[in-house]
Amino acid sequence: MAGSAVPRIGVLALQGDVREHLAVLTRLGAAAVPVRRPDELAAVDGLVIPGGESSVMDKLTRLFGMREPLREAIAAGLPVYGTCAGLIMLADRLADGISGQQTLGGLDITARRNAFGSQLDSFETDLAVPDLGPEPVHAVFIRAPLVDEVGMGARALATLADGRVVAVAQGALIATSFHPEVTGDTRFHELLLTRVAERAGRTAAAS
Ligand SMILES: NC(=O)CC[C@H](N)C(=O)O
Repeated sequence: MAGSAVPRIGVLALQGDVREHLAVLTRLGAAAVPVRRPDELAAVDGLVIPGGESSVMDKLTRLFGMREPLREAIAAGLPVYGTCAGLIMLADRLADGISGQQTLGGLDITARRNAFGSQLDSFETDLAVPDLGPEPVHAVFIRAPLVDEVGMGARALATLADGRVVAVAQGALIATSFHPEVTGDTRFHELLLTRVAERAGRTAAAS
């Protein structure tokens, strides 16, 4: 955050619902900017990877020379929040990616794309998310992935009534199968800003 009180938060803007995230982050008082290039990534204190189509996002991150900078930023502890396709991009393992599809990794989870099938493409439900307080989160799922397996490094933040995991966290990384940016509930984005503030505090203390 380089001495400034206003965190600069990027939204990976290669593909997907970028504008909605920029709007939520701006509402929360962050300087919200689209990120397409390595120099833009280097200038942010936190990042959102939006929903969209993960196989296309994967191809574009490689085409735009963003794959390695993103992997390095994640490894260096950049706070990142991934929604839907963004969750898939942050997963260390993919259960059923299309041929050649890669992820950035960072979360010790196995993600399964389009896990609800064509019968149940999109649905909404209220979810308990204890980390965000007693009020449930109204979760909108759109051709959503599931977290098939949560490894030792990651932690489930929310599950469906049947126990399937739909939100996870690990260090400075947060990911949800669903789309809080379309409901007006800003608590997951606030959690990202908390991770950013925590990291800024640690950096200041170390210098
Ligand atoms: N809303 C979304 O981000 C859908 C994700 C998409 N089904 C994928 O596999 O990447």
